[in-house]
Amino acid sequence: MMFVIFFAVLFLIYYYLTRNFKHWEKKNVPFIKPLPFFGSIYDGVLMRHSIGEVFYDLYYKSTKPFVGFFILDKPCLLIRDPKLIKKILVNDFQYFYDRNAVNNKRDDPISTHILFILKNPDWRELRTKMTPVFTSSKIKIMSELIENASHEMTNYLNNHIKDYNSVEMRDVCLKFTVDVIGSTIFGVQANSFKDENSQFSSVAKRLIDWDDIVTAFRFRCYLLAPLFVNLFRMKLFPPDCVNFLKNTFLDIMDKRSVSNKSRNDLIDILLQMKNDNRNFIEGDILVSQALMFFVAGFETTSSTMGFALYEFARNPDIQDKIRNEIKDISDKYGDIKYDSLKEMEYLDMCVKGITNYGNLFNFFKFVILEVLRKYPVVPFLDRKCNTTYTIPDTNVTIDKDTPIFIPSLALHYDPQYFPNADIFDPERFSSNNKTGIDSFAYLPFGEGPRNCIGARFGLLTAKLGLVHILKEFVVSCNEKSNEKIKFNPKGMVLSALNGINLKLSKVEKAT
Ligand code: HEM
Repeated sequence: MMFVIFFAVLFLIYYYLTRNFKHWEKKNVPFIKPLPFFGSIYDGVLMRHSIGEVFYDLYYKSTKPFVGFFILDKPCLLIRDPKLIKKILVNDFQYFYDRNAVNNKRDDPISTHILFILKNPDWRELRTKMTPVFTSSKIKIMSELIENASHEMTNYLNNHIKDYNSVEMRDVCLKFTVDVIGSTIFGVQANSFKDENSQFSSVAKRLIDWDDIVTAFRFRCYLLAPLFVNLFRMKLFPPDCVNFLKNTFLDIMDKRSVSNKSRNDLIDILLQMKNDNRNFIEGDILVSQALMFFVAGFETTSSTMGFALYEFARNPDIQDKIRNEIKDISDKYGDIKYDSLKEMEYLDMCVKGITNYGNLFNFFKFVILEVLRKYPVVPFLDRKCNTTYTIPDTNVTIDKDTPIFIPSLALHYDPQYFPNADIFDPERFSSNNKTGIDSFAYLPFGEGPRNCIGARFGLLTAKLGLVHILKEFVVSCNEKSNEKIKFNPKGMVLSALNGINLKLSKVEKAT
């Protein structure tokens, strides 16, 4: 009898987990065959591949404009065709305004209000309120604080490195971006370089520690398996880290409002908005945004810097060319600051090739674009189909609530859009060549109304940080440098497994 019950239960579980597996077949949509329980993302569930690489693999299993697949038992759609991607992200955005991540109001109110997770109509209202935080004039004001953090970093590299043959640069970049975010968002000196046990640094590391199986599991569940989030009443971030950031932020906000001292950071901007009574947000929603800027800002930017340094080490000619460009700009205009970076981009856009100086600087811009092509730190985009949608020029309908994924990493390596994609070649983005690039096959910051709100701030931070490193140091490979970067299989974003270890030498010694 027990035997029969056991098999009956097993059959019911099997039936439940496979009940949707005919979904795409019924709709006549090509699909990747699923396995019970795992769906089509076997390597992702077992954490053998990062999620970005899982979508990369799925992309190359098809040649069609879109392909069905399954996350556990849930039917999802992977979009391969840039024209359709444009429709989803931009033209038909009204059908796809939300992401898939769980909105867990009951157990996790702070992460629910994070712009990244928030659902419409709350998302649209908050996005409108937060957009003024990142205007050019506000970023320019904050650039002074980024400059200060850059000096802390070079001071650390000059005076506190014991062995220049082996420096873990991802960690250095992480300290730098934590200092930047601490200073520009929270209005505090995070002191990551001065104090090895700085509380900000350790909180940052714990918030997104991809080596930690619990963190990896939590993030996967929030994005891929809402059932577990509700079942286990999960929170996205460790509560003690959230409390630390919340208390710090509110405390500084209170002190600042009575002292009237300004620091040109986010708190000043928010207080100004409050005084003007314009578009103001309060309470937990406010704290959520500070938390979001912290989380979204430090990891993405520091990883981009780390990947850039790795490519500079592997491509010494490119590194020399950038250093010459930096020297030319410094000789002509003094220290490189926001204005020189901004001015050059502006010159490039308005008057192509007006001076050698502009051309030279533009090279660095192409380099960063190429770094983001090879290493889109956020390696996929996701949206949810909010209302039944018919795919243009087909009779395929996507049901409401179907998760949609856009595999940026895979698109960035597709030879039809980027020939010789494994080669680091900034010239792809030069004025002569960039017209050939399909902008919906290149998505490091996403696209459309829900694109990255901090893109310019992140880019400025990464560029200033890299300029300061390259001005003083030559980076090169050492025996620990891998031929190719391996990504942490537990990561939700692209993160170099075991960091980025490089050799550093002082510029004057090398020339
Ligand atoms: C190099 C650095 C960065 C990269 C590569 C990056 C990339 C991305 C990508 C791909 C998205 C998804 C866009 C989409 O779905 O269309 C995103 C969203 C977002 N990013 Fe960034 N990001 C970076 C830096 C930052 C910084 C510095 C901040 C804030 C200080 C930030 C805040 C956000 C927020 C709030 C969203 C969600 C926007 C929304 O849903 O309305 N990011 N980012």
